[in-house]
Amino acid sequence: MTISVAVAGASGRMGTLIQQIIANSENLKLHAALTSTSSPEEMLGADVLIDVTRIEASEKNVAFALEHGINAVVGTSGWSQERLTGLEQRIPEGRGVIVVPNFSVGSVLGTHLATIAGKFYDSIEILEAHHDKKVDSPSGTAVRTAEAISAARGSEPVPPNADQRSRGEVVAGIPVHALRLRGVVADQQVIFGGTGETLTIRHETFSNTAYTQGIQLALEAATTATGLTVGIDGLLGIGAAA
Ligand SMILES: NC(=O)C1=CN([C@@H]2O[C@H](COP(=O)(O)OP(=O)(O)OC[C@H]3O[C@@H](n4cnc5c(N)ncnc54)[C@H](OP(=O)(O)O)[C@@H]3O)[C@@H](O)[C@H]2O)C=CC1
Ligand SMILES: O=C(O)C1=N[C@H](C(=O)O)C[C@H](O)C1
Repeated sequence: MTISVAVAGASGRMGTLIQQIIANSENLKLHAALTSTSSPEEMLGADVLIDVTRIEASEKNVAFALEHGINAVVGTSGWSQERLTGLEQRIPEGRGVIVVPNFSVGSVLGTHLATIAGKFYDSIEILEAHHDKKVDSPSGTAVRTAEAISAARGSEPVPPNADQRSRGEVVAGIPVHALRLRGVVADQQVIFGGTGETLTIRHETFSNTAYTQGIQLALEAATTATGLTVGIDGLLGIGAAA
């Protein structure tokens, strides 16, 4: 079966990569390439929408797709837990959306390992670095990682004293520090402090091609997805942390 895909954010870094993946795939074909000046109607008739835009546009694109019977894959960052909860309630019966904070296999594994380690430490911080063209901070991956660590622990670590400056943005009790630098693609370190030791779980992305496998998996799964799925953990066979 050939899956026809509408790409929103087609003129961007991720949109360009996704069109290359579609062109190289035997079971994917491009239905429409949408940019900020496109009408959402261009996605009509697609089997799946994949959205890699900005959060405001992403919310509108996903709503339009669902209204018109199109399942969606979302790579855009900024889908907070509050937005995800709202989205889940709006997905019609029989339709599905897969929101993927990070398509890279190594990043998914890094976050999974961090949820295991988080139960053994009360002192946890995240340091993420991205290219200087990234418009959002902290990264969607860092937010998801902090939320997943606290959920797996069953409690949020005690955040730093609010009187201190330069301690990052606290997400689910975990300070997140963001760097935006030329020369970097994406890099995340989750640092755990214990008695006389630290543990660092680090994932480095050197090329956007790291997202290829996850994008393919998500597009193939989206045609039959129902309800809300967050992340590609299940598609990779990674279960909930023990
Ligand atoms: N999940 C993951 O693994 C990854 C997620 N991302 C996320 O994907 C998103 C895109 O990243 P990237 O490709 O680097 O960004 P770019 O800035 O390179 O591209 C953004 C794209 O979105 C479009 N766009 C911007 N504003 C709007 C709007 N208001 N309405 C419709 N379209 C709009 C742009 O169109 P135009 O050219 O017309 O302005 C462009 O096509 C970001 O949120 C980023 O964090 C990035 C990498 C990996
Ligand atoms: O904008 C990016 O580049 C990335 N965005 C995503 C995020 O915000 O986590 C995924 C990855 O880190 C690259």
